[in-house]
Amino acid sequence: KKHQVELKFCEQIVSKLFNKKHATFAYPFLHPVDPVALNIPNYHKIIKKPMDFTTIQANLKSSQYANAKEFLLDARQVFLNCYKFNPTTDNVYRMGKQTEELFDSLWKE
Ligand SMILES: Cc1ccc(Nc2c(-c3ccc(O)cc3)nc3c(C)cccn23)cc1
Repeated sequence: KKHQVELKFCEQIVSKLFNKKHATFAYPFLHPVDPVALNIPNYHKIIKKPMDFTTIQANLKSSQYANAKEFLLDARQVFLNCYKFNPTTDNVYRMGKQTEELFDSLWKE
């Protein structure tokens, strides 16, 4: 029961990330990275565990996470992938930081 309540909170956080008002910086993390569309054929050589918030949302809806901790691991993976792949000078790196900040504020809310 306790896990159901905390996982409901997780679902609410993820749906807030999809809110239009955050779209300008959150969009690269809302859907699976498409290496063909982005012309980054080496992506899956560098990133061994691709993750995004559409996948996380689907995992939540299909009860793939036993608890919030497991959810948090996948959410952190989105940002780790971003910082591993994108150069610190790249816009998307900065967008990752902005999205992570938003995520942390929603998590601590
Ligand atoms: C040549 C090049 C360089 C950087 C990127 N990064 C990037 C990423 C990305 C997101 C998460 C992630 O773990 C890795 C990459 N998403 C984008 C988008 C949506 C538009 C433009 C660039 N984007 C794309 C192409």
